[in-house]
Amino acid sequence: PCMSCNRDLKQFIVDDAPPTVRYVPDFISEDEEAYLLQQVYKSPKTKWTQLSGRRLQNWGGLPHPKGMLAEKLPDWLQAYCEKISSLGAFSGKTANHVLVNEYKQGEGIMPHEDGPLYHPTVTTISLGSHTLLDFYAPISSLEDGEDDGAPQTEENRFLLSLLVKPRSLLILQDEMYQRLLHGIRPRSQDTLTDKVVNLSAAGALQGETLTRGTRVSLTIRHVPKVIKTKLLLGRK
Ligand SMILES: O=C(O)CCC(=O)C(=O)O
Ligand SMILES: [Fe+2]
Repeated sequence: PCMSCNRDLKQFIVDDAPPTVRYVPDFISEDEEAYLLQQVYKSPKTKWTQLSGRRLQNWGGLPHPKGMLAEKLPDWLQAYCEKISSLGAFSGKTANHVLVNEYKQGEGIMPHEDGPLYHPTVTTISLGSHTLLDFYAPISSLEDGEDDGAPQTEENRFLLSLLVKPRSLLILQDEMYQRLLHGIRPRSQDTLTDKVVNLSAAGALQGETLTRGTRVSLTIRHVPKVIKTKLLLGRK
């Protein structure tokens, strides 16, 4: 059963984070999780791109400043794009792009911004394992005079973490999407500190240590600027 359907997304707002984080626990069932993992792993080997510290499947086309040459999503991803979009996450538009990331235990992703090619909302379904998603202030976000001359290390730009459990849906918008950077530290275990701002929503306790397994995430977004194949090729 879908916990969030027919419910207002407002109740899922994480109050202790900058605007705007929504965390929906058990957005999908264990059966749906197993089904999605099965679909991810039965995709052709050639769909995977190996990166340092993770591997990746790109679905829907490659976002580009001039527009994305849209590719039809497979039905199993289209269904979840529609389900999430129907909650209003993309202001009435339907998500058309999905990144599948696979992190083995101990792997992660460097702090980064997702950039301007997407509608400023990122939604993530997590499968298989929890992780901690870490957020960082942008480099030199200090106001004039606030800079004490100390070098801006990753450590002192770190602001907070979100605990994302398997089967959860995370929706990031506004400052959390537009201004802050996000990343995942390459760790095998996470000890939950007071910097994890959604502990109660995620059903966890401060001081707990969680061991990571292999996590597969579906990063579901809307790319507004799309090129239609036939126009690009100049066909009639
Ligand atoms: O795995 C995640 O939840 C984050 C993935 C991510 O940040 C990205 O692909 O841009
Ligand atoms: Fe990202």
